[in-house]
Formats: sequence, structure tokens, C-alpha cells
Amino acid sequence: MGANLAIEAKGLYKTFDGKRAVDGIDIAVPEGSIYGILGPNGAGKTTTLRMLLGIINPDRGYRTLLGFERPLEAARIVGYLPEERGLYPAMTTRDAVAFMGALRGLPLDVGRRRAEGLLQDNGLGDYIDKPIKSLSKGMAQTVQLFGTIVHQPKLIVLDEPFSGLDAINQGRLEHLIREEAANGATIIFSTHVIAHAERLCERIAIIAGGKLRFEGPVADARDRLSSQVRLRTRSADGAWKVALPADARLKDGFWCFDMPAEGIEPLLKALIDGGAGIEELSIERPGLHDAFVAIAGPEAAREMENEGAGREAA
Ligand SMILES: Nc1ncnc2c1ncn2[C@@H]1O[C@H](COP(=O)(O)OP(=O)(O)OP(=O)(O)O)[C@@H](O)[C@H]1O
Repeated sequence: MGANLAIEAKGLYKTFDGKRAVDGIDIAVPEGSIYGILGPNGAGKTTTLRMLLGIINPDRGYRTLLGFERPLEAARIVGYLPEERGLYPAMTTRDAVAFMGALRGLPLDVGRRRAEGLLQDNGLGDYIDKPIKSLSKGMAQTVQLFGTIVHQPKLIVLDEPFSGLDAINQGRLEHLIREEAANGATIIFSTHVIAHAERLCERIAIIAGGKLRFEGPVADARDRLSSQVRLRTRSADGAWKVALPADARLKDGFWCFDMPAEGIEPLLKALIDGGAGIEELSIERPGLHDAFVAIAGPEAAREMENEGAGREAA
């Protein structure tokens, strides 16, 4: 890989009480990129992130974080939003953000100033002097996120950051993640919602049952599946039909089939020469959801969806 890596991990394993939580994970996160770890409940995402950060040590395997082989040595240039959220309820939002920065070495006065800027710029200006306990759950989560980035870390690690946010705040968070990456930070986040990863990430890891099912560019995951062709012809029958691929099936008046290996042009020529009369033609590239199903299996995909529904309802 050409780019420098903000994170490189090879063959990470972790067992808890005799049960393998992470079973051979490799990860390569290029500097300045947005990277997603996708997987259902209990897949091993949090354990993987904790090992990358040095909060726990792997039983086996190797990782570097911003070039450090002992990840904790990078702590001051890393920001981490854990899955368990929590802020001191009596602190003002300004102080809560500054306090989190101070834990990473940022002087309190600088933290307070930056906190004001972050809160003002993101529609929370009225809450600067209000205690955390006066905020909604989503707002408190946003404040915790500001505390995660207030010391302007080179690497931002977010564990299920979209969980518990409504659609508007999810959109804001996506915007903020893009902005941080545009300013040069590297972002890695875990999620069980494929759409967030599809919109944001250049590279992903797909984990299920502690095992790595895929690691690489999102485009490569999507390329695992053929594009789908849908075709409607004016003529119902004719010699042109022999030109259709063997897997072509008629569904609701459309011939549906995988994109032929040799491309669409030879087929189009045969259809035109055979007088099929092309009325409608679409070629659809598979999305990341379809790729996920193909890579991790329908069971893992269902678990992801159920988990999402469960958390929304909670
Ligand atoms: N400290 C621990 N002690 C014992 N078991 C653990 C510990 N941490 C994680 N596990 C187990 O390891 C497995 C992977 O958990 P992990 O939290 O990494 O998954 P996850 O993909 O982050 O899922 P979730 O989103 O539900 O947290 C689970 O079976 C979990 O119960």
C-alpha cells in the first residue's frame, strides 16, 4: 500500500474466559482516511478497537498506532469515544469538553476556548454554561464527541458513534467526520449500520463472530458481486432471445441477469441486430448491503438489522 498507515494490525487474537472474542484480525488504515469496522452485536468490534488503542493487549498479534508499537504512547494525539457514554452531570458543557481535552494533555484554558467554538458552531451555543444534566441524551453524546476531538487528535476512534442519535444528529455527525478527515485527521469507527459506512468510508473491515470476513476498499467489497442488468424489450419473442445470458429470468416484464463477463456491448449488438427493440435498460452496481450479505452471510446481515431496530426502540 502506498500511503502511510495510521493503524496497522496483523493477526490480532483475544480470548475472554476461554472464549475467542477476536480471532485473527488484520487492519490497515491509511493516514487521513475514514475507516469503518462493520459487524453485528458481539462480533468483536469493541475488543478490536480497545486492542488497537492499547486499552487491552492482544493475546497474539501485532499493531502500530500512528507509528507507535506501544499504542498508549500515542494517547495525546488520539481521541476515543467509547461505546459507554458518560459525562459528569453537574459540569457545564464547556468544562466537560475542556476536562476531556485536559485528560489528553490540552491546557484547560485552551480547551475552554475551543469548547466554546465547537458548541457555538454546532448549534449548542445556548448550552455553554448549562450543566450536562440539562441536555438531551443526543446532545450529551454530541458534547462527549466534542470532548473527544477538542485536543485536535491525529487519530479519532469512535465506537458506535451513531447509536442513540436521531436522523438529524446522525447527519451532523457524518458532516463532522468528513470535516475532520478533510482537516487531515484519520477516523476509524465501528458500526452495525451499513449505510453509514457506505457513505463515509474508503476502506472497511467486516467482522462476524470475531473473524475477519473482509478488509479493504469499499469498492473492492462491492466488486465481489456482479452488476445487475434489467432489460425490457418491445418484441416478446424472436431469435435475439438466444443471445440472452443463461441466467436471464423474466420478472414483471423485465429480463433480469448478472452483467455478462464480457460486458454489455456484445449483447446489445445481438439484441439490436435481432430486432428485440430495447425499451428499457438499467445496469445497477451492487450496494455495500448486498456485498455484506455475500461476504458475511444473510444471518449476520439480519443480526445487524435487528440490532439497529432493538437499539432504536431502546
Ligand atoms: N471484558 C470482557 N470479558 C469477557 N468477555 C468479553 C469482554 N469484552 C468482550 N467480551 C466478549 O467478547 C465478544 C465480543 O465483544 P465486543 O464487545 O468486542 O463485540 P462488538 O462487536 O463490539 O459488539 P457490541 O456492539 O455489542 O459491543 C462478546 O462475546 C463479548 O461478550
